[in-house]
Order: sequence, then C-alpha cells, then structure tokens
Amino acid sequence: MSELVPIPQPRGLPLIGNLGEFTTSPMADLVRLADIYGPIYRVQLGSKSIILVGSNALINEICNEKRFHKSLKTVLGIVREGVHDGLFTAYDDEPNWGKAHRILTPAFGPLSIRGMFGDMHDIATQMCMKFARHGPHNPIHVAEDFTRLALDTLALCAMDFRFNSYYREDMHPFVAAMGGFLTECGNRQRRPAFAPNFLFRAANDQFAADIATMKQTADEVVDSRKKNPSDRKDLLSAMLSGVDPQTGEKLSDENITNQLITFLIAGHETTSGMLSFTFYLLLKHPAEYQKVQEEVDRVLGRDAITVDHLNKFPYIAAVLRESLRLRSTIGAFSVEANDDTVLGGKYLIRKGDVVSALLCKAHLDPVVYGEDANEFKPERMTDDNFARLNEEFPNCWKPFGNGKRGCIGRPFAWQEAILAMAMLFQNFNFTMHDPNYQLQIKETLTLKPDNFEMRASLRHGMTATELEQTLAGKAPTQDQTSIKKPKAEAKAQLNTGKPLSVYYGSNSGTCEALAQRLATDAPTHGFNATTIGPLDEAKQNLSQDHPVIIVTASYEGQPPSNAAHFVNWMESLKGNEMDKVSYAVFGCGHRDWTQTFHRIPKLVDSTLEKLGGDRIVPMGTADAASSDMFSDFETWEDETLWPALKEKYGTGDTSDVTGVQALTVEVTTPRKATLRQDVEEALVVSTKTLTSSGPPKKHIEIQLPTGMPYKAGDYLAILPMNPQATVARVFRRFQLTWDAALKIHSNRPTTLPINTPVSARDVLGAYVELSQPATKRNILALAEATDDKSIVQELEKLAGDDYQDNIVSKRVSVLELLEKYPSIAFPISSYLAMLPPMRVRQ
Ligand code: HEM
Ligand SMILES: Cc1cc2nc3c(=O)[nH]c(=O)nc-3n(C[C@H](O)[C@H](O)[C@H](O)COP(=O)(O)O)c2cc1C
Repeated sequence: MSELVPIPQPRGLPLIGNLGEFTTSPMADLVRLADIYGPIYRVQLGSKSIILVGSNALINEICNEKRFHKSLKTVLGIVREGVHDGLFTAYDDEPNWGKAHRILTPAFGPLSIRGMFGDMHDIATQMCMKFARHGPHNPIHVAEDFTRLALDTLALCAMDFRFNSYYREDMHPFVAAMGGFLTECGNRQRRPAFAPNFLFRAANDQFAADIATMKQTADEVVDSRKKNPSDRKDLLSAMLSGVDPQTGEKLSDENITNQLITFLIAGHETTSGMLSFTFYLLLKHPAEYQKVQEEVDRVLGRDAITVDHLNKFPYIAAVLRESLRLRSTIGAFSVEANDDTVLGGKYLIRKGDVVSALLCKAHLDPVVYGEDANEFKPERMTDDNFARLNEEFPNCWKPFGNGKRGCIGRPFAWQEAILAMAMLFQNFNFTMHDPNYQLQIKETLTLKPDNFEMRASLRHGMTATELEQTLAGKAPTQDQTSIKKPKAEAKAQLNTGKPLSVYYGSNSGTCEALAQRLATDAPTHGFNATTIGPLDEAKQNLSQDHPVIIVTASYEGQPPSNAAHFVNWMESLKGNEMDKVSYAVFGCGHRDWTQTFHRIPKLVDSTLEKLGGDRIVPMGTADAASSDMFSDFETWEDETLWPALKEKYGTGDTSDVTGVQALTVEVTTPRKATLRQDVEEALVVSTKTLTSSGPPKKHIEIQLPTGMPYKAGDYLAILPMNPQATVARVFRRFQLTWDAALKIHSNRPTTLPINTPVSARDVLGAYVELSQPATKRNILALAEATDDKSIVQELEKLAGDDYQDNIVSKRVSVLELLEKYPSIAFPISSYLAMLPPMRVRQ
C-alpha cells in the first residue's frame, strides 16, 4: 500500500467550518468544490464532517456493502425527524427497515408494476387532455405538471387514492408542505449548531405544521381505504395487511403513516424531476428529440398504447438513462464506513466517517464517459452500450442509489416515465415556451429545472376531442403512412394539383395567416397545399419531391416559438442535406428592430441554400412598419412565386385566379356562437386615457384568467373584434337580417368556421379583418364582378400605379369600395373569401 495522504479540504472558519461555502444551491456548491479540490475532499459543516467523492473509481469502492452502509448523518437525519423509520430514512440495522422491506418489496415486483398500467394510463391521459385543452400557445410549467403526474400516479397505483391534481389550479397542500419540509431540512443542515433556536421560531413552527399536513394527508389515504375496503393488491394493502415472512409481524399504524409519507415524497419529486430534465434536454437537442418521436411513431403509429408496447422503446430508455446521468434528480447519496478503511489506496477513512457519492460529478467522469462526458448523447446508453459500460466500470451509473438501500420504486418510475413519454410524443409536438431559456436548477434535496416552460401542440391535426377518443383506443386505427398528415392535408385532399408544403414561423398570427392564404390560393395555380403547419413540424421533415414555402417572422432576432426547433436543427447541419429540397421564403419583420430586421427569414433562406437547397425565387419581404403586409405578400405570390412555380412544375391556372369562387355560402337564420380556441377571456377592470393631446395613450388594467401567469416583460396579445359599427355596415351592404347565420362550405383550407351555421355577426365580428386596406387582387376581383365599364376603369386605376397612395395610405377597405359602388353584385361568399383572417395584436 502506498503512503497515506490527507484528504483535501477547503480552509474553514472556527465553529462553522466550511459552512460559508454553501448557498441555497448546495449541490452546485459541492460540484464547484469538487472542481477545485478533485475527486475526494472533505467539508466541515459545524461539528459534522463529510467526505465527498466524485470519481467512478472511488464511488465503486464505497458501493461495496461489506465496507460501507447507508448513513443518516447527513440531511437525511433531519428528514428522519418528519418520517422517522420510513424505508428511506430507517437505519440499516433497524428491525422496522427489514420488516417493511420484506413486506413491501413484492408490491414493486414486475407483475405488480405491469398490473398498474391501467392506473398509470389514466393519470397520463389526464395530463395529455390538459395539454390539449389548454391549446398550443399555453405555457406548460413543466416541473409542476410532471409533479402532478407523478404524485397522482403514485397515489392512485399504490393507494387507490386520487389527488386529482389536474383538476385543480393549485397543487394539493401535501406538495407545498413537502416542499417546505424538504427545504427546511436543507436549511437546518446548513445552520450552525450553536445558532440559538429562538432565531428560527417561525421556521420551526412551519416545519412542524408541514409535517402535520403530510401526516394528515397520509391519514386521509388510510381512512379512505378503511371506509372503502378493497381487495386491490397494492402497496397500501401490503402495508395494512402484509405479514413479514421472517418475524410473522405486521407493520404498526405509526410505521404505516411513516411509510405512506415516505412513498409520497420519494415517489414523485424524483420522477417529476427526471421527466422535466428529459424534456429540457430533448428540446435542446432536436436530433435526439426527432429520434424519440420516430421510435414512438414506429412502435405505436396511431394506435392506443398497451402494456405490451412498453418494452419496445429502447431509445426512450436510453434517453432516460442519459438524462439521469447528466441530471440526477438525487445529486448524491451517503454511506459510512463499517470499519477503518483506505479509499483509493491512500485516503484513510475512519469507522463511522460519512462519505457521499457526488453523482453530479461522478456521472461526468471522463474515464468512463470520455471527453464528451458533458454532452447529451443517448446513444451511449442504448441497452448494449449500457451493459458494456456497467461491466467495464462497475457502479458508473447510480441515480437510483446502491445495493439493498437502492431505490425500491425504480421499476415503477421507469414504467411511468416510458408510458408518459410515449403518449406525449405520439400525440404532441413540443417547443420551448421561451426559446432562449437557460437551465436554472431548483434544489430542495432533489433537483429540478426551475421556471422551465414548454408548449404542446397536438399532432396529426387532431382536436382535443379526437385525442380523447384516441387515448381511449376508440379512434379508428390508421395506417403508418398517414402519421405525418396534419388535418389541413386531409381537407386539401379534395383538391387535385401538385403537392406543396407551406410552413409558418409565427407568434402573433401574421405569418400563419399568410401561409393560410397561400394554401387557399394554391388550387387556383394547379397546386394543392398538402401540408400547412408550424415550421417546427418541418424539422427533419422537409419534402424532397415537392416545393416547400416558408413564411416566417423574427422576434428580437430569434425565431418565433414555433420555429425555434427547426432553426436549431437547420443550423446544426453541415453538408448537402437539402440538395433535393426546393423552397421559397417570405419574411415578415419590422424595421424598428434595425439590427435584426428579417433576421430569421434571411437565415432560413441562406442556410437552406448553403445546405444545397434549390431556391425557387428570391426571398419576399414585408415590413410591418410601413406597408400592408397582406398586399405585399399577395404581390409576391402573384408576381413572383406562382409564375416561377408554374414554370418549374408545369402547372396552369384555373379560371378562378382571384380565388373568390373558392367558397359557397348558405345563408340561414339560426344563431349559434362558435367558441374560438387558443384565446382566453380576460376582464378589463379599468381604462384611463393618460394623454390630453396627441395620439392617445391608455392605462388599462386587465384581470387575467385564473391560472394564466404573467411576469414583467411578458407580452400580452389580444384577439380583437371588429367594431360593431363596421360589422353593421357589412350587414347593410349585403342585406343580412340581424340574426342571419352563415353556413360556409369550402373546397380549400380556410380559417373560417365551416359546415356549420354560425351567426353572421360572429363570423364578421371575430373571424375576419374588415378594415385592412384592399389588396390589388381584391380590387381586380371587384372589377371582374361588374359590367359597368366606368367602374371597371376606376377600379383598375386604383389598383394601378397609385395603389399605394390611393388605397394603402388612406387604408381604404374592400367594404368601403363595395359601399362606394353599390351596383356591384358581389356575393358574401366572395367577400369572405378575400378577407384576411382575424389576427392577434401585441
Ligand atoms: C426517477 C425516479 C427515482 C429516482 C432517481 C430515485 C432515486 C432513489 C435513490 C438515489 C435512493 C437511495 C437514497 C439513499 O441511498 O439515501 C432511493 C431510495 C428509495 N426510493 Fe427512489 N427514486 C425514484 C423513484 C422512486 C419511486 C417512484 C418510489 C416509490 C414508488 C421510490 C421510493 C424509494 C424508497 C422507498 C427508497 C428507500 C429504499 C430503502 O432504503 O429501502 N423512488 N431512490
Ligand atoms: C417583441 C417583438 C420583437 C420583434 N423582433 C423583431 C426582429 O428582431 N426583427 C424583425 O424583423 N421583426 C421583429 N418584430 C416584428 C415581427 O416579426 C413582425 O411584427 C411580424 O409580422 C410578426 O409576425 P407573426 O404575427 O407571424 O408572429 C418583432 C415584434 C415584436 C412584437
């Protein structure tokens, strides 16, 4: 044996030792110290001394259960004050640990876990339905919603108890009490032993109150089972009636309470953290995200998931392992030496010394994981590679702890996580709510991403109701080839014509509306927009056999939130990946953002070309500051895009070049309001005009709907209504009765409500922009509708060279022209077809 050397230690202060090194993020502090002091170091926390090890070689030694056993001399000793001899915080040699371990382990056997599939699916369905019903623009607070999933799943599967967290705005009081309890445990760990107790009276009272709340929840669970006896073979019945095969004893009532709280704590914080980090990592790594989705589509298609599917997701398993490696939700576990021993051949450890396995550091050990250990690479964790790693470097991956004190709930967490991921990826596309989000970590004994929000949009053009049926296994099974078709495509199937994909990057709806306009116009030019969707849907999915048109905006130089994934992915490519892609880009921007004017459309346009793409026409642009964007877009469409497409693909025009024959409209009388999606009603509490002259500036107070968060710096978008007076003018012009309803039929994709009678007031008030300046195409359509030569001449003049001065500057709408020329017999169907859809304003 080589000579013993002292264990490095940061210089400390008398009495408090190294407490000064610690902030409210102790795990980050420990990693920082490991970077300074190396794979083994000691910290003195008041009177307690802890040795930290952060390399695989040293952790491998402390995982030897002949030399070390689980320690409670760390923060777990404080947690024990709340949950006593529950499994997690019981001493190794405490009889109650062995008894509970033997009684409860069978409840986590493979068959029992398999039997929990139905209940796990039930809660995961609630989560999916919440995401679907809140719509694609709603920010999902990731850690909170996965906490709901994990808490409710555990309680339902293990105890047949429903917290119903997805049906309440706030979290169940147990969650707050548990959070407070664990945080206070951490604070006490960092509190010097000599600090007088009276200084912490409020914290101490809260600590006691939190423990009482957790106990009360556990009692509720037990009472509920006692009132509704059941023959379920779950964890709770094992606790209540299981008999220890070794001693013939049952668990005491007190111990059952401790176990229940333990399971509720241990079983949900961790799983929720694992899923939250996994989504963060996947959203930051588009290629890996894509592989997960491909695996899910390959295995499930559109079929409802069953228990037999669960072992068919090796890539998801690899992703979860890699996520737990990089971001273990329990950052360290602790053992103590059975006898004096030597670590690493040179560090003396005394009997009873506490040694903590610093997973946050050891999981990045380059000896095991190579120089790219800090990177997210699920491939290194596929079944074969994982087995090889563990064989070559025993104990190199320890997120579930060690040996007999390792996690009893591991198979439970695994099945729950795989099920949730498969269901989510099968049915949703996810994007970061804030594409610029940088990972922040919240520490409460476990680790979780803080303030991390994402958005979920339904795939395959599904509605929430269709999702509900799909998840219940009621939807007709479709073949695998239909997987990527959004609903717009199904509608567009009515048309013949060459296929065309249209994608938009849009936050407030302008580019989306323009994309919609393009799709509506396509049949007129011999094309059929088979795909219309957010740009992120085009990631790794750009068509190679038909043209792709992209309409996108920029926000502070960044992509709109439904395009960030696409842009990330595109920028990560290096070769000739687009050599079979033909594309055209139209960019919307605002010149006030001088440095980043049209940055994203330009970036998309030039990058696709660099990657070998075939640019069909030069990029078109519109500036929200100066002109009417619809008019600019239509001009680009009519004068640049369609002629080039027609030449390249050999298509011809139909007779309806202005597109006004696209709709047929039946006017009926019953009134029926149609709910709009994706907007929530808020209450304007007060408005005040702050200016006495010049353009009015207003102070407006808005009461947001419950559950809709707002923090300083967030944008507020408003979906306006047309003024009633303007709507009334349309009623007069088209001689609609006050209660007229419109039943709209369309042979093209449209944003109007179709095939159902909707009040004309709603359609005209809420679905279309009535006051936009008439586009050149609109004016020519009016001219086509009249035989009066003088009117035709006047209209052609308006659409001619002076169009900008006569129409755009004066903001002359189609309605005004129709009023000016009452003799033009223009049907309401043609009028609606030419109006742009209503857009939100920021
Ligand atoms: C990704 C999810 C999970 C992770 C990362 C995790 C991690 C861990 C770790 C590291 C330990 C050992 C702690 C130590 O040595 O001090 C542990 C123990 C434990 N875990 Fe988990 N856990 C997870 C999920 C669950 C679930 C779902 C349950 C319950 C259903 C659960 C129940 C327990 C219990 C009761 C113990 C104590 C076992 C004993 O000492 O006998 N865990 N877990
Ligand atoms: C907060 C904010 C930031 C913006 N940043 C940019 C920018 O960096 N570059 C740019 O050209 N336009 C910028 N714009 C203008 C928008 O891109 C423009 O209004 C566009 O039409 C919006 O399209 P959308 O409605 O489809 O989201 C910004 C607008 C807002 C409200």
